[in-house]
Amino acid sequence: MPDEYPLFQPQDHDATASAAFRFLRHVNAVYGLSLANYYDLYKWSTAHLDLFWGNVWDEASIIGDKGLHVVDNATLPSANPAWFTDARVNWAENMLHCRSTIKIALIEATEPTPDESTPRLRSVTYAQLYALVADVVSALIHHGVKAGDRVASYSSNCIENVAACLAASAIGGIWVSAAADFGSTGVMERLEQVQPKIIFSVDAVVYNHKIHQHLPKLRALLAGLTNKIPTPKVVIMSTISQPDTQSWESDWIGWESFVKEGQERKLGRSESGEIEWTRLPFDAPLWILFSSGTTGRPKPIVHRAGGMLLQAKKEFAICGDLRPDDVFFYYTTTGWMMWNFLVSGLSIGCTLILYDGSPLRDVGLLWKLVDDLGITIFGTSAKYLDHLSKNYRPRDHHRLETLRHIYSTGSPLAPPLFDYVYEHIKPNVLLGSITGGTDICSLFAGMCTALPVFRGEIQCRMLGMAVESFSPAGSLNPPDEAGELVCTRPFPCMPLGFWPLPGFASETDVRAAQERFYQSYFAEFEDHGDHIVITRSKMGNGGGLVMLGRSDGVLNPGGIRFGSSEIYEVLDTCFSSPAAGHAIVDYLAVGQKTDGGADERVVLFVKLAPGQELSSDLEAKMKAEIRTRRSPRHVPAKIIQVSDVPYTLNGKRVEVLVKKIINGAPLSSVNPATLSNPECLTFYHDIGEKLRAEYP
Ligand SMILES: CC(=O)CC(=O)O
Repeated sequence: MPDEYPLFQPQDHDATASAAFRFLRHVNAVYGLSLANYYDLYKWSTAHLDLFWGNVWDEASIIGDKGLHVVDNATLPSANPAWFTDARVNWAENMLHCRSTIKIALIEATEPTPDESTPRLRSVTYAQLYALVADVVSALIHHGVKAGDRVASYSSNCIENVAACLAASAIGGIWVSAAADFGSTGVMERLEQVQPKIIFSVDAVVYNHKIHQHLPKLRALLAGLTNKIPTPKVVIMSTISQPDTQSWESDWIGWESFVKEGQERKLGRSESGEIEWTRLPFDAPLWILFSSGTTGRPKPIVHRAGGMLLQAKKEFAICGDLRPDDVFFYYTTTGWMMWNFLVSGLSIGCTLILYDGSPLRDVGLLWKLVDDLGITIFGTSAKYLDHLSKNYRPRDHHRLETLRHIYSTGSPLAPPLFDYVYEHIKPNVLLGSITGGTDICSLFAGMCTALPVFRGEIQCRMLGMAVESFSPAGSLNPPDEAGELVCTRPFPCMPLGFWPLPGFASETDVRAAQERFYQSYFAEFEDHGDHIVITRSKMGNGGGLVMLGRSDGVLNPGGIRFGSSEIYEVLDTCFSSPAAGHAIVDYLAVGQKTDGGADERVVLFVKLAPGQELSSDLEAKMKAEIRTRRSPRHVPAKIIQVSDVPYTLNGKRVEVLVKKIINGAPLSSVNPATLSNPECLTFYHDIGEKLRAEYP
């Protein structure tokens, strides 16, 4: 269990001056209450959904028409109700409310090419971004894009991509993004489902200090879409070098010309040049994100504009206390929801850092950016921090004076990494381990400037998110007991459904999407698929949250259920640290069915440092540490050396898929386009046959 003493706590003054406490005082004043701490506010927020979300709208200064309705507070827990039914809002209008000619909105930093020694930087002020978006709005309209049309991107994390997203939303278009590092087959599986009218693509990217030409991938994508969907318009963005238009198809158009077309036509703007925002209902679709779908076609999850806006404002302005003078960085590609999360930071008026390239080829690069650009909020993944912890101590090389918060997500942040951050990055920083998912494109639990940080724990459940731990039988668990993450009350950014929505395709296709959606989220209780513990409430936090892994990856030998992270944590502490000689580089634990499926045994796969062999001595040491630090039940029945551990394109370890494969699922059930290293699965398939032969 996590330690009792906080690794970080806000000074008394900071806690009560925090945005969460300001909101609490507002609620007390308006409703004559005496809520005293975060937990009181949290309970109120999940009990009075209508009052809470209505006040978030007001306090976060949402631009738009709120109307009178918020939600029917008595709605059954399992429902996905309508919110703000008479509101009218435009997401992009709220992102571009700052019009400063001085304040920098975006700084793009690209990993150095072989000819460069430092990242290449470009920036735009809020006023310049507004002007660019206005031109792109006009160009989109000129090319026939209208509200409800899908606008796709196959791009790097560049300024143009943000502008295209904002412009699409300004006219009610629906943004669909795939990262440039995705293979064309995976992108085709996404885009054929949503049929975009236009695709923005880069022509090259830099990764690992090399320039990678992107047009061959774009061509393969377009060839794959031919005859499946109406041909989309293609706009090429050249961010690395001058465009080589000679090599383009004749109907492709360059970004510069596209913007110029918009500038000349001035469509979708008033006489004075203001963008004529298309304010739509709260539930109007904003973007479509895809589940990683390792075994089938990725699921196109549709998010509502109003919900995304309100949720981001709550997370940033109230819980995270982000301010306009923050310089906000998140290491993400454009294909991960953390890109959408980052871009929503414009609603606060922050400066956003868009980094594109490898985060680790030069381990100091991102930390140098913190000093050079004055980054205050540094977001990354647990996987990055894990790699970094084995190679680098940022505090020894960089001042990091501006840094206020570090966020981590993607997989559980193991307790030793909390120690690493506080010892080797910065002692007085708010380490916000955050969790949510693509299906809500936001957070269930995460950061709060009014609360302390406890080792191994996510600080709190976010306001308005009625997150509980449930037993497999469906009853509420007491604190400190592991169970399923269930959100028992609705919230305004629950997904609208899977694409196609009603009105966008035949009734049969819409019904099929609705059925797939229902089966994915509502058939049982609203179980999010995460195995968690909510700890006892400490210092008014209402309990921190510990992520134990995916629920379908939960290990269950002899009826004792535990998350794979309990084994990983021992490996991290004892075998992956510099002191342990970095013996273990990566790992993956799954359950193999035994006794005809009645029981299971734990199989642990380990990737060792180059040139190392799994000796019986190392195996015995691992088992001994796991037994001592956990329990005899946790000790793997088998430890097997592997050359690679499979990951999704967004860097998530795919335990569930490996579990299925070693239990007999055929390799043909895997969708290789969703993985970054599908080739390694053959090994798991072959070893699975041997394991099953031992235990038929
Ligand atoms: C916030 C998140 O939960 C992000 C992710 O892990 O995909």
